Amino acid sequence: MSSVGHTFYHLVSAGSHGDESSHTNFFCFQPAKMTASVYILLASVAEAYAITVWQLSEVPTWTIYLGFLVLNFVLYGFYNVFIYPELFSPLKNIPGPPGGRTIGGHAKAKFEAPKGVTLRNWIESIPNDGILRVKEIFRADAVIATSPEILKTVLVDNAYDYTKAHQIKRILRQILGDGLIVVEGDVHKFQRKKLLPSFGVGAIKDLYPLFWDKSTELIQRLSSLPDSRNIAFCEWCNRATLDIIGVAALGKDFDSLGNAELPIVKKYNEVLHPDPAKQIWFLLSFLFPQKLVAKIPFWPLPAIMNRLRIDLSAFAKEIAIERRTEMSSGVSLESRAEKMQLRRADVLSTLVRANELTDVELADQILTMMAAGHETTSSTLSWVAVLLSKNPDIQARLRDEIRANLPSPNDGESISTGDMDKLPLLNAICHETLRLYPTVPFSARTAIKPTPIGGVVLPVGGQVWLPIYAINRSTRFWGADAEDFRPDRWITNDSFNNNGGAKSNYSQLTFLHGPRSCIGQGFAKAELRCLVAALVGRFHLELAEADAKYFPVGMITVKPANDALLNFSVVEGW
Ligand code: HEM
Repeated sequence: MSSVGHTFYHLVSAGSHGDESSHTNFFCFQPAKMTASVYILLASVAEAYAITVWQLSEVPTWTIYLGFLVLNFVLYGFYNVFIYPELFSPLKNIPGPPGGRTIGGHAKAKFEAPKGVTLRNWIESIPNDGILRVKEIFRADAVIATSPEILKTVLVDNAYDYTKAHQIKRILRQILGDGLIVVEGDVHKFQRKKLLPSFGVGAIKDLYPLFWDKSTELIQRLSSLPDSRNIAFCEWCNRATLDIIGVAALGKDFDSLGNAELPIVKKYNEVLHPDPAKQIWFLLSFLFPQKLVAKIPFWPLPAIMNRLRIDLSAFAKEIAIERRTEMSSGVSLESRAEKMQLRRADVLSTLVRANELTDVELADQILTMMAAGHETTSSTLSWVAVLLSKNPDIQARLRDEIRANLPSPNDGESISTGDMDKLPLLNAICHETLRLYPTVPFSARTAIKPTPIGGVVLPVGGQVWLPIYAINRSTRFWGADAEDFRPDRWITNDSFNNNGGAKSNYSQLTFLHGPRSCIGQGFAKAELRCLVAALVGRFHLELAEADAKYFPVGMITVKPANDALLNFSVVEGW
């Protein structure tokens, strides 16, 4: 498809793949709900006309019309919120948690911190056959997927019968642009196909020298700090992972490890740092259109967030245009590639070379890769450090394993995927952390057509909640010690077992599954094991504050509160 054709397609399908809903969330004005609104308008005109023709009232016609309009909207809202869910919803016989009788339904459970505790209690305590009925805001239709079979139908078998929840996309778009995470349907299939080769096993293998270089730089910079106590580790994790994604995805070394004052680092910090004001902004943006939130008087945050969005988009567009110009400047790509090994393989260059995306579309992919590709792994790295600080015995065992098998970063030798595969405890610790602290603890899908699920048909607009954190910690899949940090569950006969002892893949939802699963999961795991190996090989880590201060915070992605304040001390001998 040509760029123009693709863009046109994108526009058209953005409408047709929109998040239509019929019964759901009456008060949220989306295109398909216009149908109901048009009926209401027509009915109001007809009723007003009848009254006027039959001369039943002397009030002016427009007043009668307005009166009927308001009345019909109120009746329709009342029907949707109070009558339909109890009497007509196809989900009415599915078991579900008590409550949900107010206009907020059960939606509060999605916003609690840490996300998933209530969902986990429901999943474990209410007998069900793979789905639980919950009520969304305005008591709209929703279910929680609770069994591997149902998760498979939603994430794999019928993946394209759903879109992501439109409220979440509205917020994600602010940070990620219209990249792979946000697009739907055929546009998604097209973009994913273009991006997949850059995330294959071979491509990741080639990135190990980069991962190790940046891991080495991280520990060197931490070693040279004048005071190695009370380090805000989250910030260091962000800088290391931003540098890695910069080179791997954009062929650009931001060198944020060397320069904390870099504008791009500051902008991402501002956008992604979880604080109470931002959580309120998130909640309001979830419930109301962005334009409305932007108009809240005496509150500068929406304007600041908008400014950051514009700046990040401009930055991404500049990179896209610069790369396209550079690659079409007449210099042979092959000779250029020979000179710049990594740039040849970076995601952006691959996309530019394919020549199927416009500059705006390229900029959207850049925004997506940069944000999705650094914040997520960064958060997991900080959780690994916190968990190992709380478990010094496991930390010491890991240090022994690393030192026995990997060259010291001082030696300047690089490492390979084969070196890392030999370290069962390292892999086990990374997987156990990803299980216990999934960076994205919750996601949801909206049905775009009537879709069978667990013996019922979910109507258009019905939501499926994907309780990532809750499933990852469910005793049903992980046994009585599901909530414990026990890396050894991932080791059998001294080898990494790849499943943590769980019977199904769907017991671990950290990257989700199917065609909309995380495209960067191989990348993230490889990067993580390099960073953890260098860090724990070199330092002894301990919490700088009381244990209770390290809890998950954040709205869409979560990280340790308190910026994961840690103390580092060099352990000599490696
Ligand atoms: C520990 C690290 C990571 C975690 C926990 C994570 C988690 C996830 C999850 C849960 C999704 C699905 C979201 C949904 O459907 O609601 C996702 C999608 C995605 N992730 Fe990741 N991610 C990580 C790292 C990365 C990295 C390193 C990259 C890029 C280099 C990346 C790029 C993406 C993209 C592009 C998608 C959208 C895929 C699609 O819809 O086809 N992620 N990620």
